[in-house]
Amino acid sequence: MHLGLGNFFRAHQAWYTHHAPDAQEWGIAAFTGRSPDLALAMAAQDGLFTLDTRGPDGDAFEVVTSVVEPRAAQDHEAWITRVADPAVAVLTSTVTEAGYVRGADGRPDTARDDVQADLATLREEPTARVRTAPARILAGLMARRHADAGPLTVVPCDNLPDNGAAVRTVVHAMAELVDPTMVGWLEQNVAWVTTMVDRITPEPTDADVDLVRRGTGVEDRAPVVTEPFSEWVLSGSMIAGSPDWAAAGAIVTDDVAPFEARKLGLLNGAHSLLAYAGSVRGHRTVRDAITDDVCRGWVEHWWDEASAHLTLPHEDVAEYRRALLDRFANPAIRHLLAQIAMDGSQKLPVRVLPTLRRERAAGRVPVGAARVLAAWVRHLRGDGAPVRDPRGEELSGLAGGSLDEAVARVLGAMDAALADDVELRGVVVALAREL
Ligand SMILES: NC(=O)c1ccc[n+]([C@@H]2O[C@H](COP(=O)([O-])OP(=O)(O)OC[C@H]3O[C@@H](n4cnc5c(N)ncnc54)[C@H](O)[C@@H]3O)[C@@H](O)[C@H]2O)c1
Ligand SMILES: O=P(O)(O)OC[C@@H](O)[C@@H](O)[C@H](O)[C@H](O)CO
Repeated sequence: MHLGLGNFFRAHQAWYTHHAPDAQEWGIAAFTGRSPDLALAMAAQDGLFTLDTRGPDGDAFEVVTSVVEPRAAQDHEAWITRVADPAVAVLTSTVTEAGYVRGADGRPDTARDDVQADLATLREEPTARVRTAPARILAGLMARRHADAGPLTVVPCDNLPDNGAAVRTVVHAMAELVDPTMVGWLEQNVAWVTTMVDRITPEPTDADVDLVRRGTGVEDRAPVVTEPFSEWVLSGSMIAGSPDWAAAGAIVTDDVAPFEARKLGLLNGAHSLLAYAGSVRGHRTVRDAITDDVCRGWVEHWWDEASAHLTLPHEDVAEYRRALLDRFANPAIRHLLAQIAMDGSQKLPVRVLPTLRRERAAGRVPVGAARVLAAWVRHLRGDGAPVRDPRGEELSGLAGGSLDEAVARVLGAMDAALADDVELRGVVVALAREL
């Protein structure tokens, strides 16, 4: 099963499943996170879709057949029926970083109306419709316990550090608040696998739909465009079995952390830098921004700081950086900075702040990391890409007034220690002015 039917899942987990040698034994029931649109479009074509793998030299089309049941979030009855089905062995998820509705402590953010509503619903009627991702996972697992359907593995695939443990924490905490007897069952029956996922997959455009039609002669209402590069690193045990993803190219390891730190810092950190600083400079796509020498210099500067804290061998990191420059500059991939700029309050703490804190602990002022924060403050003040963030209203309010006050308030909202760091604040203000 999958929660968060969208573009990335189709270019990644569905694609690995399609290419697994035992693919014929598996099929994915994939549910959207919110809007039903993609499920409806895919249902009209039996779950099939075209994956357009687009390199600098052209497009390679393939029909991916692993999604056998595309479903809308609104079809909650089908959701709990499926999670409670003993034939289901794995649940993958891609609901965005914000979709897990975690507070600063990693537990459900009970200040949110949607979280409060879901908790009340699950206490009163566990099969009634809930909307947040952790509540949906918990509702499914409660039904699975009721059906005595046996163990299951949850495999989160969002850009979150230690995503298996992160999703376990939020779901277990929700269970404690709803029905504490669930916690023991979860411990016995559910495994949480941690993953690093990597494949740049932008939102497809009407031009992409046309190109697929011309390239294949097929009228596909829901194609996906992705890049040739793909990586999936997983750690943990698949207690109820899984497709043979390793034979399709996934890497199974004891420790995802070094891969995750490399990817979140170098790829996603640079993406966020370009999304804010590049869009302030008038760029619209990752390619536009990375081919601007000024932005490229900022990216290299950030990479030097982030690389100093990575534990993978130096040559691996250098090779990943070289490849990233090509991936970002791929002329065939139109990745909008506005898409990447979304939800900065959820992304910067995992992409940029770990490096920033380590650099400060080492007594240095990391200008590359400070520039990301400076550009983000400018973005919150209305420059560059539009603000779309669960904390957008609050943060845009804090980012008003003089730049000095704005920087102090926004940094304070992320971490009080950052706002107390007068030297860092001064650098962020100067960089925000310079942008
Ligand atoms: N696109 C990429 O290049 C890429 C690469 C690696 C990882 N990812 C991860 O996958 C996630 C999804 O990316 P995508 O490109 O598939 O996006 P998408 O918009 O195509 O699909 C997102 C899915 O998540 C659901 N969703 C969005 N916000 C939600 C919320 N608040 N609560 C519940 N469900 C929600 C949507 O309904 C949809 O089903 C990213 O946020 C990221 O964590 C994406
Ligand atoms: O998908 P998001 O919104 O978490 O982040 C936007 C991009 O940084 C991200 O999707 C990358 O393209 C991806 O992580 C590459 O593997």
